[in-house]
Amino acid sequence: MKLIAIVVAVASAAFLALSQGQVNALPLYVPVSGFILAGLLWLAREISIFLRIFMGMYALGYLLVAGAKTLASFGLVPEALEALVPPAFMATASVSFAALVYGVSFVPVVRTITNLADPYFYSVRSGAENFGWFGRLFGSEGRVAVAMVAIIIATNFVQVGLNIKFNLWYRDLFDALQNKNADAFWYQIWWVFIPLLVFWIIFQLLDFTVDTIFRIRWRQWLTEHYFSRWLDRSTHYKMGVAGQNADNPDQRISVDVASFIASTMTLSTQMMAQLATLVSFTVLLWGLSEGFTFPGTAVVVPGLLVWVAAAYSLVGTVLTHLIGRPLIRLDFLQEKFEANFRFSLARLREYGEQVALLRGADAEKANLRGSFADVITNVIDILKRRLKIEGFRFSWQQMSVAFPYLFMGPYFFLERITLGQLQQGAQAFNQVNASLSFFISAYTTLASYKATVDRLVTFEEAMGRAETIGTVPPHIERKQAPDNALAIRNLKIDLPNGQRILEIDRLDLKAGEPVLVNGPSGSGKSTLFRALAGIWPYGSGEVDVPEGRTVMLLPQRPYIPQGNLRDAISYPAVAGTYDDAVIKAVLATVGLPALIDRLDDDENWGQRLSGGEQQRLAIARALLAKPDWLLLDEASSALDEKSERLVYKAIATMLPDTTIVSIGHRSTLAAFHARRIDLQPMEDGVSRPVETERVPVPAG
Ligand SMILES: Nc1ncnc2c1ncn2[C@@H]1O[C@H](COP(=O)(O)OP(=O)(O)OP(=O)(O)O)[C@@H](O)[C@H]1O
Repeated sequence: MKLIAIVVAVASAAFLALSQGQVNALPLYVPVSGFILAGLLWLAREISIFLRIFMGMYALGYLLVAGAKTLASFGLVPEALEALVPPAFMATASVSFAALVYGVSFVPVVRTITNLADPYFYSVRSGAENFGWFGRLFGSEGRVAVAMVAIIIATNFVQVGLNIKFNLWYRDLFDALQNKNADAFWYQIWWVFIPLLVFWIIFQLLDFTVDTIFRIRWRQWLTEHYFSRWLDRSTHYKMGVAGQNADNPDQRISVDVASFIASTMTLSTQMMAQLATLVSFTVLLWGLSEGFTFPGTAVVVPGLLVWVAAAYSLVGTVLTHLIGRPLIRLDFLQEKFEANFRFSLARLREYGEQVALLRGADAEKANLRGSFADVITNVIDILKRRLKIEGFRFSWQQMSVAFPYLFMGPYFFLERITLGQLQQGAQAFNQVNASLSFFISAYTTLASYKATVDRLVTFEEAMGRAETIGTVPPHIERKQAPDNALAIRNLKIDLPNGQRILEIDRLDLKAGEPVLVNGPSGSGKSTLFRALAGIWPYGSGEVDVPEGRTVMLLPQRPYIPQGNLRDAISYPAVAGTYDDAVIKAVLATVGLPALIDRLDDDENWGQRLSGGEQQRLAIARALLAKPDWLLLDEASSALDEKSERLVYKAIATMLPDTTIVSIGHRSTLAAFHARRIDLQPMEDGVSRPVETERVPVPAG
């Protein structure tokens, strides 16, 4: 940005020095506004990168227009191209647009949006990875993104320029008609309209292609950014435990990201194009209004047509705003209700068997009916509101077609304007009105955009809060210790509401000494394991874990991901980590020989396997992963005693270097552990380890 600011300042000085004294000298306001632009660009060093791209493109626009005008003042622009040089005021208009962008960068809601949008433009991933030679040209993907937005903005500018040329074409075409000049008419068709049309198509296609590629890649990046952040450091788990106010993260990551990107691009580029259209056509319309008197009087009003268009749009905008305001809240609610309904259905699929066994269909139907009723009631509210807005919008827009003719018609009959000017005026009036009423037509988009932005912001905030849980003292500190031991010092475990449930002053678990943790239900055994595994964020004290050693925890209800059986067994290792022969041997060891030939089968294994089979599968994972420490939280509770014994024996034989720590209620488990720790709730409601006993490890 600094460089662009310096270039603009130097160029403006050059324009000033060079063009003065020429016959067609550049108006003084052009270099002066150039200096202002340089100042703005300098100030804008710290604003959002997304907005800086827009400012940069306005700076480029300024340099092109002012540069071309300076060349023209020396007579250096070939005659054929002279018609393409925009008027000098466009250079200054670019400066005012840049000022506007700089100004809006301070508006809170714009800041919120750019905070969501900016990270992609800083992506350091290699551009070549996704964009081939184009990416290699710019280095990082972030820079490719900047270039693509710049191209999109440039194509939009060209389209506005072409629009102006079309407007002039209207005037000349209709004047040729009024004068019954066939040569001029055909010239306008073949040599003006057709070339304009070709350019128009080329730029439309370019805009469409770059815009589409950009949106797809941005969505890929942002989606990945969100689900990585959500999953990293157990943030998704902490958000659930802490009850963070961010319902349906799945919807935020899938639907909201997509619509945020679509609307950000549509609204920002449209706004920019509308602004450029507005300024250019306002100037045109102002020029056309010369000599127009206020209807019914002899009073000349400068720029009368501009004022009429402005008044027309203003009334429309205010009324639309009043009618459409409730849509923002309704759109927000709609997203939420849809997501709740989808989630209920997905959950039902997951727990189909339990619901069928409990004959819960009626209860589920009532539940689904309830959440779907929310969806429908809100849809109806939205439709009612939309009907009002659309009804108004359609009538207002349709009226705007005839309105300029109604207004300008009398001037034509008084022969103050030609037919071409009437046509040009009507077209310019509609362009000005369309730009001014951009807010009117974009109202529904803006409303749902605001809802989307809110949902992403609350999601980011919830993730931010969850990321800090358990990181500020007092918290459970997890230290890496050189000894191969798990040590607990002054550990206090709390619930999210601050209630203390467990206290352990000192506990040392040594390698090679299997430990059984007992205690009544609810005494905090699982929560202790969560703290040992480093995912429980509430409490204080210290947990020392052996440096460079692996700790694996098997919960009572194993998680079985979607996909084939091989992937389910290898989890959390990536598919292909283990040889099929090894997997098959392990399956036989844990008592699942029937699954040996089904490694490629893609089924819903979480529902297909019995509770005991799922636990065996989880133990098979541990046998494959060979952790240094294995924490078994009632991980074999669904097995019969004999199978449980076999499984424990298999662990002891196949993982001789692994230390196991188990939670279990069965007395038979004691035989596989050298030490027992009882967590007992005390009178103050806090559990403490009251009794530890050592027993000789049984052979075999
Ligand atoms: N995320 C949570 N939010 C609030 N309370 C929780 C949460 N997780 C656990 N608790 C509470 O903490 C207490 C201890 O739970 P924990 O699961 O550790 O007990 P446990 O000793 O393993 O029980 P069981 O033997 O029945 O499995 C319980 O009262 C439980 O309701």
